[in-house]
Amino acid sequence: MVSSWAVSITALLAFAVWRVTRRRVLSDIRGPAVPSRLLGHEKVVRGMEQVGDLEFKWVREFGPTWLTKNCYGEDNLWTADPKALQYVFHTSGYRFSKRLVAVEVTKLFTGQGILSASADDHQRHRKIMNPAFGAAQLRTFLPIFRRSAARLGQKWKDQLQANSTAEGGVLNISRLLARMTLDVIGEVAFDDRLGALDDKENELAKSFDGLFLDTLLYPPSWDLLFKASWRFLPTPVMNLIKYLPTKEYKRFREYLQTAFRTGKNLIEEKASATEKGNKDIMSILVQSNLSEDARFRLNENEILSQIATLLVAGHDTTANSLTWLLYELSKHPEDQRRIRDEIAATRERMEARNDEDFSPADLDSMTFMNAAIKEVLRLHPIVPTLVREADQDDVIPLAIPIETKSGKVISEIPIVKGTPITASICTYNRLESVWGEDAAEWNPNRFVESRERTTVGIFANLMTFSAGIRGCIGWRFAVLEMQAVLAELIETFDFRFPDDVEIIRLNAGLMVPMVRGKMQEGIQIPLHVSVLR
Ligand code: HEM
Repeated sequence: MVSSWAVSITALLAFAVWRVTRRRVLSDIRGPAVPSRLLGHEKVVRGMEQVGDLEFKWVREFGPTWLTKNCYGEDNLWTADPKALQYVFHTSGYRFSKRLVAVEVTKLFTGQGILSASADDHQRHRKIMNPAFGAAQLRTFLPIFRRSAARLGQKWKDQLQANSTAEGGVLNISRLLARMTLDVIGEVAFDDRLGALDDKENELAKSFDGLFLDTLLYPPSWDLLFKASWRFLPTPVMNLIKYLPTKEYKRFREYLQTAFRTGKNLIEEKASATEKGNKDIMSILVQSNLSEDARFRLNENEILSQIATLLVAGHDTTANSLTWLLYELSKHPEDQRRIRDEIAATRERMEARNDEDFSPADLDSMTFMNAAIKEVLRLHPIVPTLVREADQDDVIPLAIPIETKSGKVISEIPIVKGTPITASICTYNRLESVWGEDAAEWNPNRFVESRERTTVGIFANLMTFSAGIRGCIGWRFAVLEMQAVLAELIETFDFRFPDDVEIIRLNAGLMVPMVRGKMQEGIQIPLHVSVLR
C-alpha cells in the first residue's frame, strides 16, 4: 500500500518537473521586449504599419523562431522555420487545432462551414467537398474564367472611355477584380449569375465591400482583451457574441444573413436540377444533404455555411493576389513584356491548331507567367499569419537551430498542451536561407531556375495556401483562375505604376493594399492602364 503511494507521488512529481522544464525551455526562447503586461505584443503586432515589418525585424534579431506575449501574459511561439511549419501544419495531422478566437470569429461570417469545423466535422466536410476541387473538374471551369476576364476587360475599357481617353487612364484595379472573382465563384460553384460586375448595387457584393476593413483592421485594445477572455467563457455565453451591437459584429451578421439568403435561393433553384454523380460544388452540397450515410451528410445549416465560406474564401483571396500581381508587373515593365511575348507565342501555336482559346496545358506551358504567379504568392501572401494550438505536449523540430537566452543552441522546442504557435507565413516566404539573398525582392526568375528547395506547403514550397489537411482546398482553382485572367489582361492592357503613389500592405484579416495618405478611400491600387487591343 505504502509503496503504491510512493510510486504515485514520485510519478506525479516527475510529471510536474517534466512540465516545468518544458515551460522553462519556452521562457528561455528569445524575443522582443514586452511593451505591455496586459496586452503583451498583440497591440503592436495588430497595429503594424505594414504587414510583416515587425516580423522581418525580429527574424533578423532572433532567427526564424522567437517568443512573444499575448494578452494577459500568455506565451506565443512564432516560427517561420520550414521544418517547424511542415511539422505543425502537415506531419501532425489534426494535433494542432485552430484557436478558439479564430474559430469563433470565422463562424461570425461563415457559420458552421469547413473553415471553422473541428477535427471530426472537418474530416467529413473535406471528404464531401474534395471531389469538386480535383484537377479534372477544374479544367471544365476554364472557359468561365476566360469569359469573365474578358468581361472585366470590357468594363475597364468602358471606364477608361468614360473617364479619360480610349487609350488609357488611371484605374483602381482592385475593385472590379474582386467583383469579377465573385461572379466567377457564383457561376463555377453555384451555376448562378450573381451579376456583381454589372450591378453596382448588387446586394451580395455590397455586403462584402469593406467587410474586413470595418471588422478586423486595427482592433482597439478593449477588443483584443475581450477576445482573449473568450476562452474563459462558457459556450452558451459564446453563442451570444454574434449579437453584440458593435460595428464589427453587425457587419459580420449582415454579411452572413445575405450569404445565407443567397444560398437558400440557390438551393431552391438548383436542388431539382442536380444529378447524382455530378461533381460540381452545388450538386455535391445538395446530394450530401440527401445522403443516408452520416459520414457523407451535411445538414442544411452546414450547406449554407459552405456557400458563405466559398463566397468569401473563393473570391477576395484570388482577387487580392491578382491585384498584387498587376502591381508588381506595373513596376517591372520588362517582366510584363516578357509575359506578353510568351502569351503571343502560345497564341500562335494555339491558332495553328485551330483552337479557339488557350487550354490548361497552354497556360501551364507559359513558364515565365507561372513563375510570376508563384513569385507574387511568395512576396505578397494574402494570409500573412496562421495560428494553431498544441492539443497535447509536443516537441517542435527546427531546420534552423536558434540560440536561447541562456546561450544554448537548440534544434527542438518542447512545448506543453495549449501553447499557441503563430506561423509567420510572410516571413517564411522571405527567408534568405530558403529563397536566396534577394528574398525580399521581386524576382520571378527564382522559379525559372531550378534550385533545390525545402518541401513545405501545397504549392511551390510556399506557405501561402497553408499546408496539410487544412490547407487551401481551392489552390488549384486559384492558380488556374490567376493564369486565365492574367493571360487575358496582359494581352489586352499595358499597366504602369503612377508617379507619387505609395502602396502600403495592411492586415485586415487578409493582407490588403491601400494608398499611403488615402486610407479613408479603402482598398485600392491605382494603375495607369492603356488599351493594347
Ligand atoms: C490566391 C488565392 C487563395 C489563397 C492565397 C488562399 C489561402 C488559403 C489559406 C492560407 C487557407 C488556410 C486557412 C486556415 O487554415 O485558416 C485556405 C483555406 C481554404 N480555402 Fe483558400 N486561398 C485562395 C483561394 C481559394 C479559392 C479560389 C477557394 C475556393 C474556390 C478557396 C477555398 C478555401 C477553403 C474552403 C478553405 C478551408 C479548407 C479547409 O479548412 O479544409 N481558397 N485558403
